Amino acid sequence: YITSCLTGVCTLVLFVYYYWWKLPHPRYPPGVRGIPVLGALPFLGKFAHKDIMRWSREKYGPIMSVRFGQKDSVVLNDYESIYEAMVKQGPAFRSRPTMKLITSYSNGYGFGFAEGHTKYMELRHFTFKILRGFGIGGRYLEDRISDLAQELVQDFKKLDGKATDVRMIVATTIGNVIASIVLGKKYHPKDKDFQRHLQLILNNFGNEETASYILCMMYFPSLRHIPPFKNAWKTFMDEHFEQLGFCRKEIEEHKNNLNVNDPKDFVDAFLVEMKKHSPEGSWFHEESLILCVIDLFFGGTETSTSTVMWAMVVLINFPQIQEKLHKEIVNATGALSEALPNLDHRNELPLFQAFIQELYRCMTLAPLGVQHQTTKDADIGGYCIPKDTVVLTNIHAVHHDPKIWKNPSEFNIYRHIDQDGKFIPSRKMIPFGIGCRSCLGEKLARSEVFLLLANIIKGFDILPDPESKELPDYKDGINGFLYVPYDYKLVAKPR
Ligand code: HEM
Repeated sequence: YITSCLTGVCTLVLFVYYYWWKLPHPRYPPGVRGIPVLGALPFLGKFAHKDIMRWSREKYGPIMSVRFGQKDSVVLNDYESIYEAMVKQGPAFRSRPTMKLITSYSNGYGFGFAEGHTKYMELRHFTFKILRGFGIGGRYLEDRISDLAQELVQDFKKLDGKATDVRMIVATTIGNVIASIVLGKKYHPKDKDFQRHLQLILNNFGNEETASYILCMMYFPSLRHIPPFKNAWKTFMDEHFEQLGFCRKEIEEHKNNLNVNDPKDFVDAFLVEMKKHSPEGSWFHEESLILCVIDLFFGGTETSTSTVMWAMVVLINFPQIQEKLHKEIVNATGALSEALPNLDHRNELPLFQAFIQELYRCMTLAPLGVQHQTTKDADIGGYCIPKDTVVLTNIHAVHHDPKIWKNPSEFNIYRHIDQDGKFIPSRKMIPFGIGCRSCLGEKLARSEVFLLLANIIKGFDILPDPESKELPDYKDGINGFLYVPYDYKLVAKPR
């Protein structure tokens, strides 16, 4: 009896050792393994990126491992290691892990969570080219954004100085920028289907409770069978299938009206491209297209909306900065309200450019980026990261690295201004990621944020809600998949 007990205990110990303590490779990066089943999760607070940054600085170095649940992951915590992995060794780091939560509605298609195989890279390359052809970062697109910025200014005027939560107003403008590029149309702000579509996009990650359930189920998909996760899972799926329906309807209309010699938007261009490929040999087929459309809306709406919402939180908290930015924009573009700021004014707006760069730095929107996965064994910094390892980029840590930024937690636009008053762009600012899977919408987002904010700051004094006892918090926000500000109201007083 004793012998069989001992054998049982030994087997159990060996089993635990094998699954728990054995490193994936003898040269695997050191780090936090936490406790069985949950891994390091119980040791992570609301801001996981800050905890990991602290561990990496105090003990493990920039390339460290963290076990999330039962999954071994590597987190890169400085610019050098991220550059080495994502740019220099890009092909080895270009895949994404498969997540049941996502594949249950996407079948693996779309941009953000697709594996990094050749068919996907071909689609990514095509999208970059098409989006540029339709003017991303160029004049044509700038005109569309400027028109929408003017509408936003009119919407702000209609508020008549009343304290309002403007998130949906900003999201409608930004959603319409995506709609004009992807679907070649602009929706009426009161269009019920469009409002519902936007609301669903903003719902997923903007609500703290939903965000925490979704994050848990990313690591523990089995939780979906247990309440309250079961309900959150069902809502998440129902809402995504509803989105699929919205996009399918738009694509049907495009199919009926397609002129192959004159593609007018992303969907048209994709439909034309589909004719050149077999559905089996490529990702150019209808199911893939629907998911691409959804991902462009998802990737492009909440991100830019939240950046503009963060900017206004900062303007309210720092009225002196707001005044300086207003003066600089008026000096560069002329006092008349009809004289619109445009992208060519950039060089004359060093403080405004510094403000935006500081915003991207302090309020890093995707603090841990989007998960990557290795496609083969890779070597960085003397460590081995085996094939199929999940790799995260701690963008927050790069943006708060004291070796690059003095007093990194302080919001200070002057750190980006040189002695001659000129703006200093920094390649160590990586809010959109870098390399093989960097943001497809970077140029679009940069143009949007610049033009919308320049128009707002030129036309309005952004003030706090007089009824609220506290100013909206610029040092704390909702941290789900994205880091976004808490809901707040503001007064937009016309200048
Ligand atoms: C301020 C706004 C934005 C920020 C901060 C942002 C940030 C990011 C980041 C950090 C990534 C992951 C990079 C990586 O994995 O290495 C990403 C990916 C992506 N973004 Fe953005 N983004 C923004 C706006 C946009 C816009 C406007 C669009 C759409 C037009 C967009 C579409 C995408 C797509 C499709 C991907 C996935 C690319 C891939 O996996 O190949 N994003 N973004």
